[in-house]
Amino acid sequence: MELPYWLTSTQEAANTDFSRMLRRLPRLLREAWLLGWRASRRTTAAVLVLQLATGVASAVGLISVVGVFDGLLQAGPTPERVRAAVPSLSLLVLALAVRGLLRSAATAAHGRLSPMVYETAEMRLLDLTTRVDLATFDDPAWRDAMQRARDRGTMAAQQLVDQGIEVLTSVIGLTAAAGVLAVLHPALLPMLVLAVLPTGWAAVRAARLGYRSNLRLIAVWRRQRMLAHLMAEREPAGELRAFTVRRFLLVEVARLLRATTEEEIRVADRVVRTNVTGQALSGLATGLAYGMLCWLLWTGRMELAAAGGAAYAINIGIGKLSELTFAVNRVYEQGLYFADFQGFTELSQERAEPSLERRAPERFEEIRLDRVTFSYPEAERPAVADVSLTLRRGQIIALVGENGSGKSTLAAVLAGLYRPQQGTVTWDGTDVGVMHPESIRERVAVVMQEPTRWPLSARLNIAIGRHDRPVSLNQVQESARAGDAHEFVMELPRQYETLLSRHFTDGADLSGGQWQRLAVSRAFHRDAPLLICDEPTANLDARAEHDVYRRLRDLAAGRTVVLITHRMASVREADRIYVLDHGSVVEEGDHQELMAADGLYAQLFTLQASAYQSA
Ligand SMILES: Nc1ncnc2c1ncn2[C@@H]1O[C@H](COP(=O)(O)OP(=O)(O)OP(=O)(O)O)[C@@H](O)[C@H]1O
Repeated sequence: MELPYWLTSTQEAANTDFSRMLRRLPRLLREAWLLGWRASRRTTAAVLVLQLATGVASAVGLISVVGVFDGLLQAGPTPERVRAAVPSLSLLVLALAVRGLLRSAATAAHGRLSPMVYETAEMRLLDLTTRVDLATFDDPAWRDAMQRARDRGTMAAQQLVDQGIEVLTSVIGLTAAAGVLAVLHPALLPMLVLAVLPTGWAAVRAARLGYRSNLRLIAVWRRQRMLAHLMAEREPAGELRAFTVRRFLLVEVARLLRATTEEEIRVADRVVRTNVTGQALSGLATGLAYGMLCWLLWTGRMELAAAGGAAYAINIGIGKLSELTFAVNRVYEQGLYFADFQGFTELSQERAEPSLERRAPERFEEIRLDRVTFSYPEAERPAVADVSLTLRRGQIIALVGENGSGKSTLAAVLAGLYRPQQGTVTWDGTDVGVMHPESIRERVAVVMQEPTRWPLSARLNIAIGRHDRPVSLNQVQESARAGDAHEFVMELPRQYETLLSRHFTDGADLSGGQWQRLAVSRAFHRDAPLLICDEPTANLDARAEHDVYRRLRDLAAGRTVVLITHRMASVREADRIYVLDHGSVVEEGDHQELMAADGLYAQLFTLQASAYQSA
């Protein structure tokens, strides 16, 4: 099935090669165990010791079985043979009992460790995803990596720890079986290996096929989940029906699901074929091992007692080797996914914002942008190009321009959300590049174009603006009044304690304008020296808009306000207006100057004013 380019652009992982993976495994295992260690040292140590002890008890059991055979198949009267077998038999019973106990204890410890590893890995992932700079979120390669790490990587950390233990225990068991065989007849040893190699090969190949297929499908899954989300969520439900796009979306999802199904069927077929080949070859080699044992007996090269022990050791050895190949294969498979997790954590660490000592000043007199250029990843041209502007304390600065002219991007640079690739942003003469980015953002309050609808209570939706400070309900109410939200919040079923999410019982939802008023209240509550409002009134009715601007002007007394709006009437009173076009400032001045200049601003203003007059 043909898929669009953006669904197939995910790069194949460079490292599915088995030998390469084997070389990386020790490091991956170590990293996975480190996660366990970080989660709980005691439990990790307990799991390790108990599993090792279980392996040793199994080995003792195996050796004592050979002793039992040896005793029973000796020449001589039966009672004597039984007597000769008794010590080994007792040891066997003891070993089995101890092994049973150890295994239970190991399972219990393991049961505790596994979720702890998962928890640690998940927390690490979330810590990193919230630590990277905002621009990283616009990089599709990083998002793919994040998706892979989220989908399977965290689980893989847990599984890798589990399978690492399996590898250890089967190695101990195998060493015991191989040791016994080597003592009984060295020629039997290679037979043992031969019997398991094909299954091992098949298992590794199957794992690689699965991983590669996952890699190919990752973008398709992401897209499909996105569409499924659109079809199952409340917010788009109205538009989906209004535009009757149901069928269109269903066809699109069906197309993606078909691509996934076809790929999975294709892989399943190849995996089955691989496994059948592996098992057939292993069966053949096992037959050869037993054939060789018969030949050794037949030609008198081996005693019957030894042959009995050897047959048992071969049986156990093949079992252990199969366990080992299975465990190594699982380690390999999970290693591939865990490598995604590791890769993602490394990538995110590289993209993490610098942790600088110097903090932004509490207040500023002047913020200056000097020839600032910012481009989004993979964009052909900059969203903000060579922009210089100055904001002074107490000023209201307006950014105007047509859609896509770069206003929001410029605001994000001012808010410290994006770092420009060229040019400088200075606060009272100090380059913000040398200050801790979070300390800049602490001094900024932003009303986003699409404010986040936090699934929290109305009170927290406002208080989250300064969640680090304890606040009284009175203070929250004051901010709500400033943002014109108090009245409607008081009409909610539980007033300030009403949960604002329809996804939970008794949760309430708000209108677009009410959400926007909450966002404005949140920004007021933040009480920062720089307030950036990206179309704060787009959803507000005329009275609310008038009130918000009046308050903004009051607020600007000791602060600086950057205002982005398409409502030209609201811009008139700004101290300075910058007009953007294709990312560049094409005009600047106050309203009178810009009207006199008769450029883009005058055009936009006259257009809107005449629309109102003729209405
Ligand atoms: N996250 C992003 N990743 C890539 N390109 C982006 C991103 N956001 C915006 N752009 C591009 O950057 C340019 C400027 O966008 P921006 O949102 O800053 O414009 P704007 O003036 O705020 O527009 P509007 O008036 O529609 O809000 C546009 O060409 C847009 O396509």
